[in-house]
Amino acid sequence: MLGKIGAAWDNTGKTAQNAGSAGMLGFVVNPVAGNGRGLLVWKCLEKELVRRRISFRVKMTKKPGEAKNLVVLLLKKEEVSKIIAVGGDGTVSEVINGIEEAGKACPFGHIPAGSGNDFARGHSLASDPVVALEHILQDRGNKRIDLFHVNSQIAVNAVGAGFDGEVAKVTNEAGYKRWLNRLRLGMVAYFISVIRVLFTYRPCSVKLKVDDQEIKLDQVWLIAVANIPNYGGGMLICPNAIPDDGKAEVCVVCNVTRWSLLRAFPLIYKGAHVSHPGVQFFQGRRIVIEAEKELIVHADGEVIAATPVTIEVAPQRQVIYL
Ligand SMILES: Nc1ncnc2c1ncn2[C@@H]1O[C@H](COP(=O)(O)OP(=O)(O)OP(=O)(O)O)[C@@H](O)[C@H]1O
Repeated sequence: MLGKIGAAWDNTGKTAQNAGSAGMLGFVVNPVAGNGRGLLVWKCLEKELVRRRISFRVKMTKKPGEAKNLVVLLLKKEEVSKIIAVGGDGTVSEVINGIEEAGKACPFGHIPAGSGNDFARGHSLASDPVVALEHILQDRGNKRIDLFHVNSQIAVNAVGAGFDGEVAKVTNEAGYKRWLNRLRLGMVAYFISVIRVLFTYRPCSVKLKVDDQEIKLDQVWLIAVANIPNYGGGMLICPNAIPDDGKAEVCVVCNVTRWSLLRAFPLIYKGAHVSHPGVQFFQGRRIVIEAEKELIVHADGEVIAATPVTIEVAPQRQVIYL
């Protein structure tokens, strides 16, 4: 029976007694996020929830891509009133895709436990798990954020095509990602991939449509479409991106030599690339990217497609706790 006294369990079948007066919280935990930090953070949260007799349901992911289906289960089969993702940006993205898939509006909370945590940085969420939980419980601040529809899925933070998609692919396939993450050096893994791709990537011509504007671009390295400034675990690719303005911020890097791109790369960590002559920005609600060759496209760091691709802003689509 749910309500005041409820039994909480994870998908390994364990149960724990809890009680609480607020609505039922539904947690989706990625135990391997942040190289095991996900599980440690959850243990700490679980203790706090039990101590305060708060009703909850929890589902642990056992494999990549599972979070989405677990959210659908929580929303369709349980009486959860808030969905909370414990993990990194991959988990945030999968969980919000799950809320969309379930077709039931539900406010979203996030307790950061990943390696990059761009979503948490972009929305200035508390990094301490218990403080972040407290903010969600108190419901004292929330906002509606835009989401991006890209093909049949949702992107929460950003979509990237070209150099960027290639870097996402190389990083996700790389053996060094795992052991560098273990040393809490996820950014180094990303940087190694950037250097590797930098020496092999061939820029090409792109036709970019931003709402009614059609822009022809030559020698394009990358196109990043962002909802928040934070990107790739520490970069500020679109420093002026605002997550609730109904618009996507587009950053294009083109007409630069390999050498000049390499020299300019560190600027992106402070958002100082904005005045570089090879960088342009656009803003719009519907972005279409067509290229002379197929460019790899990532959504929130996961490779999802190749060009041509259309990104449409769903304005203020999701309520998030701050
Ligand atoms: N039990 C599991 N075993 C292996 N992979 C998993 C498991 N559960 C989830 N995953 C996958 O782990 C990947 C990484 O998760 P997540 O993004 O949350 O953490 P992170 O990569 O450490 O953090 P960030 O994205 O913020 O850098 C996701 O693609 C997710 O699908």
